[in-house]
Amino acid sequence: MAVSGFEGFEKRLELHFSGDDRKNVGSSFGLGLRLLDFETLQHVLHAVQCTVVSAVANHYFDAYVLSESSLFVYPTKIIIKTCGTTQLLKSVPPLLRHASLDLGLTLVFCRYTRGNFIFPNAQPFPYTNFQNEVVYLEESLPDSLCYRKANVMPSKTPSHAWHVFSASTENTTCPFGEDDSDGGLFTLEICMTELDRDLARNFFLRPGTEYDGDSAGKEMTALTGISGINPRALICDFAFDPCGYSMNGIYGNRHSTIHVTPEDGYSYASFECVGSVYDDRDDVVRVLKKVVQIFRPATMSVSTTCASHEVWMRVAGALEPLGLKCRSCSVDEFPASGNVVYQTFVDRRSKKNNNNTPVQNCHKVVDANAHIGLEKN
Ligand SMILES: C[S@+](CC[C@H](N)C(=O)[O-])C[C@H]1O[C@@H](n2cnc3c(N)ncnc32)[C@H](O)[C@@H]1O
Repeated sequence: MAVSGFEGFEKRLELHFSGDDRKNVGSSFGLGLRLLDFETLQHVLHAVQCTVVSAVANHYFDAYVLSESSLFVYPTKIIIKTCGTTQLLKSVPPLLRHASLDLGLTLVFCRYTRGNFIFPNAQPFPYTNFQNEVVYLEESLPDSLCYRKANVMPSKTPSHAWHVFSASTENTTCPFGEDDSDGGLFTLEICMTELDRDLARNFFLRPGTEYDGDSAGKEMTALTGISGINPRALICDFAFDPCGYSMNGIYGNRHSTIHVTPEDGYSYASFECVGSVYDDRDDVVRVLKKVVQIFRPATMSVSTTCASHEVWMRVAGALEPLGLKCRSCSVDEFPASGNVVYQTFVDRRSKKNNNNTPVQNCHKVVDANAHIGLEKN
């Protein structure tokens, strides 16, 4: 742990694979990457410097709560999200090697995202500088991922910016496309800072109680209302000692995940979920409302990755009636990712945010100078 405090902001890596072996990945019974044994995953996580603390699975995928956030393993997709001073990108070479040698799978798409670290100086190389992270990633990826782009999406809140790197092969279709077989999926990645102090206390263990991460996690899930975000989801949760909380929710072929660093001075929570553009339009609104009620952050950033534009508009529509005003919104397109829309919201009631700064309405703000890497070939 950093001397200054725990770094809540996660690094997130998403890798998609394809393969000819129908036995492994093609059929509805195919397990693909889920066939990687637990020892292999532990070996990969060892390189990242984290461990598995809890796990759950359904017909579609496996979800692991880690000592530093989460890992999701789908038949052709892996998502790893890690916080603190972990070395997330060190997972890339062993994952590519095991996917290829053990399962005959090849990488077709890679996406790496993160927010702004609260303690950037505590990060090890290459996470001290996004440009270095991009170079490190580019060197780890096969040449077949020839469409590559990196951008730091700006916000009017200087402590929040969204770092995105995406790479794909020539023939990869957008996994977030409207015509994709999963039904127009989108991903919401939410980062919240300066949580309401009283609400953050819910993520501390009660003094004097015997500590058990699983049962304390369950208690926090119920007490805070997290269990009500999607009551149909199977939840795997864990409470840390003396504070901190992580959960993965699994529902059909969709995951959700929450991580909380409740310590005053650097409090942080993240929420991520997958939805479909064909869901009830109000689903996103209901989910966002619950997330805001659970944490009441002073600042909230929402990154929406989706082929179409309607979801991010619903985000603003959901948050503004809750007292969060949209300060900035930037839009960019990435290879095989579709549109990434990055919006930041601030709580009107927070003294810090109540400084009469003119509010910028959500519209397209693309900072051309922010591009630090461009498509090649
Ligand atoms: C792993 S959790 C959630 C991480 C997530 N990225 C976040 O900050 O929202 C981090 C919280 O658990 C606490 N914690 C306690 N013991 C920990 C441990 N062994 N490893 C990681 N975090 C621990 C940290 O101080 C912090 O409050």
